[in-house]
Amino acid sequence: MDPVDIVIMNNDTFCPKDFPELKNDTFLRAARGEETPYVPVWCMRQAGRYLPEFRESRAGKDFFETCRSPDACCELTLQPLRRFPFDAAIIFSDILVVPQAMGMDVEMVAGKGPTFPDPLKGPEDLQRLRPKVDVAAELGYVFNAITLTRHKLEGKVPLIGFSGAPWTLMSYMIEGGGSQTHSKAKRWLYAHPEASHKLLSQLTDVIVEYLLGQVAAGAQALQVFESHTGCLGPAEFKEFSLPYLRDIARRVKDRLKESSQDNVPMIVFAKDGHYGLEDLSQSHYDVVGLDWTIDPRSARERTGGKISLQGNMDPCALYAPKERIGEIVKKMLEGFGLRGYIANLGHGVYPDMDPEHVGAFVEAVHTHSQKLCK
Ligand SMILES: Cc1c2[nH]c(c1CCC(=O)O)Cc1[nH]c(c(CCC(=O)O)c1C)Cc1[nH]c(c(CCC(=O)O)c1C)Cc1[nH]c(c(C)c1CCC(=O)O)C2
Repeated sequence: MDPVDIVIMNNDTFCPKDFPELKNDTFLRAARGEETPYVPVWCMRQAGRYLPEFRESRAGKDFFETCRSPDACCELTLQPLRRFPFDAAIIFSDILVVPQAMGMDVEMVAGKGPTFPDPLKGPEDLQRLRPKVDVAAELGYVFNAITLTRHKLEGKVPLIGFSGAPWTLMSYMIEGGGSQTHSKAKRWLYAHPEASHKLLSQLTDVIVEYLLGQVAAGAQALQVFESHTGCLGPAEFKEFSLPYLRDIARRVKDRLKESSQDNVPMIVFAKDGHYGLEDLSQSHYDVVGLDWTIDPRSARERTGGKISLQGNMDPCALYAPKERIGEIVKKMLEGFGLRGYIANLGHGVYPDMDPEHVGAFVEAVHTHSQKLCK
């Protein structure tokens, strides 16, 4: 038996079987390019500090401690769904749990964001990483959170699992936190290309196991976040990001097939990677997530109408009056068309946004698309 199963089977709440029947499959249908009665919608960072109940639950608690508590992750995942009729839930966690599983320390510093006290400085530091990661042992807490949340969702909407992509995680591991230029991490690409590929491959191996573990635990779709695409040029993207993104999707899909598990839709979100849109649309993902710098019509043209698209309202449009949000949404729906489309923001909700405006966004997507679908 797989170690994941053993961890999970010891506790009924964490048994990834007998999940409640799914009542709203609009998001999954759109991801597969099937017809839907309306356009499904969810928001990146829908569980976040813009919600007073989120701030209350998180108050005084360490961020990664919270990530390690399945009960807390489940509660935070469900909070936005109690307020708004989102068509999908995304498990509360963070992309930086993967570097932690590989042996690195990461802290969430208030006012500063994620911080690695001892980032990778040069290729010799790769020795500090665990050569073989026992994903079930290191990240079983995420799998437990997913299983628990799948039960507690009561089949209301599908649950999305996620991971950071190799380049984005590599850049955090080297920069040690957020960065304007990413020059420490980019230095590796130009000065240490071999070591860069070694690290990217190591990350890819862990990410594949991690995503498969999430599906085994109950995730019904997967999103891969390549949040730091924007600091790469097209050539570096083709060498250091795209091959690993493709490898992840191909390996996850092959392994699900081999083990006769259900295929799950996979979404790739390469923020600011407009130059790579054609390539991304042919990289084994079912859905390409878009930031707001891409025009919906041109995104459809450039992806040949073959895959589903997700996005891409500027999160800052949520600062507009509600009626204006409705107009922006209507334009966005007309631009993308209604088939093979999942409405979302072009990046996460910011902490100072008004929950009522998030509600207005969700309602506008549902109302306008319902009218247009008739
Ligand atoms: C780059 C990245 C990270 N984390 C993530 C990304 C990729 C997406 C993106 O491009 O934003 C992914 C992520 N982080 C979080 C989720 C949960 C699910 C959801 O979207 O609702 C997801 C999908 C929770 C979180 N992760 C974090 C928060 C806010 C901090 C808190 O809850 O205390 C949440 C809700 C912390 C975090 N974690 C990270 C950052 C940059 C921050 C913000 C730091 C800050 O603003 O102070 C790393």
